[in-house]
Amino acid sequence: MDSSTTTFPPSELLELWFIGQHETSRATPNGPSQTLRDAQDVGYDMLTTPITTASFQARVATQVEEHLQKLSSATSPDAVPVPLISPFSPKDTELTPNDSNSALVAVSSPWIDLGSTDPLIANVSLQVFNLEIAYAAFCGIQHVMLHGPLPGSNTVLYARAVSEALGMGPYIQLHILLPMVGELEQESGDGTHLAELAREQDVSLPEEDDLSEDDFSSWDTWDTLRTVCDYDSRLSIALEIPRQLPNKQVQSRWYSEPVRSMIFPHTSFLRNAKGFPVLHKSHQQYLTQFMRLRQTPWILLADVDPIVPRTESPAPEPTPAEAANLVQKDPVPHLRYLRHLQQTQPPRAPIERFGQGYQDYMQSPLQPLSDNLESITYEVFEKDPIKYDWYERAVALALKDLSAKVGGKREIIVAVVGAGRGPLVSKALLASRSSGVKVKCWAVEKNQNAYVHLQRRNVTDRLWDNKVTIVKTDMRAWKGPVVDGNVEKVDILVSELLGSFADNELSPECLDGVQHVLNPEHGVNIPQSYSAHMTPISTPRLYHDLLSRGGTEKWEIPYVVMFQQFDFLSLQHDKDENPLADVQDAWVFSHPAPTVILDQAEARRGGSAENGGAGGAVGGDGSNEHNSRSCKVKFTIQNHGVCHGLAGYFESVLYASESGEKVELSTNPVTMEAKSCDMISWFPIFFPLKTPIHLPDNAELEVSMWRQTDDRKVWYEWVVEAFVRLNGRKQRVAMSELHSSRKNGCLM
Ligand SMILES: C[S@@+](CC[C@H](N)C(=O)[O-])C[C@H]1O[C@@H](n2cnc3c(N)ncnc32)[C@H](O)[C@@H]1O
Repeated sequence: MDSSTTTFPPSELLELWFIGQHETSRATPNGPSQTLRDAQDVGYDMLTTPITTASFQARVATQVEEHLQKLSSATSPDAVPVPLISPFSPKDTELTPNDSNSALVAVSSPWIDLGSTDPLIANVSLQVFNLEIAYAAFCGIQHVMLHGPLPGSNTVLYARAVSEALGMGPYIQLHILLPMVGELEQESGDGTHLAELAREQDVSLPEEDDLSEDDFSSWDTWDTLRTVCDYDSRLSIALEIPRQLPNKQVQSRWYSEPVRSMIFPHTSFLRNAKGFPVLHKSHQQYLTQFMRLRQTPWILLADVDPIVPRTESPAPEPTPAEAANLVQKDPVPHLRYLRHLQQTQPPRAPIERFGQGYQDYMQSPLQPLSDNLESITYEVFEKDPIKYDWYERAVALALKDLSAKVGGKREIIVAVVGAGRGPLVSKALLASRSSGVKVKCWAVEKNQNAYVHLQRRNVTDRLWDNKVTIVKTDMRAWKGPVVDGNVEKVDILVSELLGSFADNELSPECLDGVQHVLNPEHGVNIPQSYSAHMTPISTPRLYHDLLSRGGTEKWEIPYVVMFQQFDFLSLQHDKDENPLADVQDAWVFSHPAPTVILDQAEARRGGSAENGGAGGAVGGDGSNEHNSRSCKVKFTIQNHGVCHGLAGYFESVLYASESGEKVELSTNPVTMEAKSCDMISWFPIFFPLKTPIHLPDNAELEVSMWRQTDDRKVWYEWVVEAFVRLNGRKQRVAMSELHSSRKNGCLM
């Protein structure tokens, strides 16, 4: 069990939506602070404001035009110095240092072209941009929004400028304004755009191949930017939401990225029957998804309901007719609508409520074998609404099958090994009651603190009625149940030693060690089997999180994490053609293990086995080598993307009855709904990659993974390779290093 190594999940947080207003051509005649107050008066939380004025724009354009004229009459272009943009004068900017600036997003001039292929335009744009960033930082502005590179411009050049700006203002966060697909829907603003002044010979026409833009082109731009800026946490996205949302794959790709604000231009709204602005259902759902993130993006309403400045002198008393009209006319219907959406958000699923605060938070997996869990940790597990009921169903089925085999009169011996605080003991007793099959119950636990709890419960819990035998021991050292002075065999061995990747809490090693107590003829393990599964994912957020941590060990550890802001890279489709992750099988463990296998393992201990005395492949005698596993699995990557690691899941057959009924658990996103919907005990596991792998469209990804053991501990190793098919030949385009958690292995 693995969902939490800490204490209680934090209580449900109040959903806070920060909603602001953005105008592509905002004028702030009374200064941005006053416009902000006007906006706050009508219910906005924040506002965007330009850093410079229209007069500054005109000054720069004139300077460039004059320079171009000089060039045209010059004998040599080298003889004309580049135009230098002088520092701002008060008429160039309305921004001033102010306490309220924290509620402002300053907008860098949309009329510059940092990635221009004309060196003159790129140079002047960079001067303007640097002046703006420096001045915004001086004024105490923390957030600057910047239009993404123009189509056809040099994205790397643009990214270079952005990277420099991040170095200039250590407290400034840059939000790059990007469309989800294609081009921005909002207006580009008035006045001369510097791109218009680019010289023909320097404007490179896109090559034939570049014209085939796809739905991921805007995301590609972002990917270049953040790669050049080395995943800087101060670089994020201001994502414009178009009237028509792109396909689900594009939606989920943006969802996995650091979207700091979602911009809804007026074109993204529809009108309802009463003429009020509303968002389409698909937009509402997409917004809800984002507003469930741990760090919710801001919402910016663009070019809707202009902010009307408050007049200094009070307006004359309105006539009754005017007053009625005023009441009816809402000055901010778009904002009102979003507040309504905020108040009517659908309830969260159980796993979301349970995991609130833990989304995308990487934890080291539990090691219940080598560590003793706290009561509070057990208490969190015990809240699972599914797991325990499924165990009860499984035990009931097994009891019926066994009682048919051994005859109805005999009491069935049930042992819960690793009993914790005893919830599975209760479930076994309830299963006995519901199936009418009598049981004798043992609870085995090595945690001495939980042992006290079990003893007390035996006396106080009416269901237990002092009839459960509590044994404090490591299950591997247990001799078995003693009945009337004789050591008997167990009929049903119930355990829950599963980790996020099935076997990562050493269930196989523990269950092998206790198998000698199980009846060799008909003894049943619950669970009967468990398997590990995986799929490649893109998770810039977790990658960035690891990047910001010290040391290099961090890349060699699998983490338990409730994924939220991520994207599946390999997809299949369900019967309704909805995209679904392609999650593949790694390996499986079944219990009881064949006796010959355990006998051979025992014989290898101490290097004594004939023909096997050479020891284990990766150290030790090889006495646990039967529990090593390996796999090589292949995935197809439909849409290009970046692989940051592998998401791991598990499935388990608790019991498959003789009548064909199966009780199963699953965290695999493909099967969990059918097998154990709403189960919350386990979060998935994440195997990170130190170097993200860029994957082209239709790439083939191959994952090699090992479960290794040297008789003292167990660890995982993983390698990822990417291939493309060129002229029918498979060619490798990228490969990760061999990752290994050997230094952080699970102690046996
Ligand atoms: C994940 S907890 C499950 C507890 C409880 N059965 C439940 O489902 O809530 C696993 C329990 O197994 C115990 N455990 C792990 N390895 C053990 C071993 N080798 N012998 C005895 N107990 C063990 C741990 O101390 C822990 O209480």
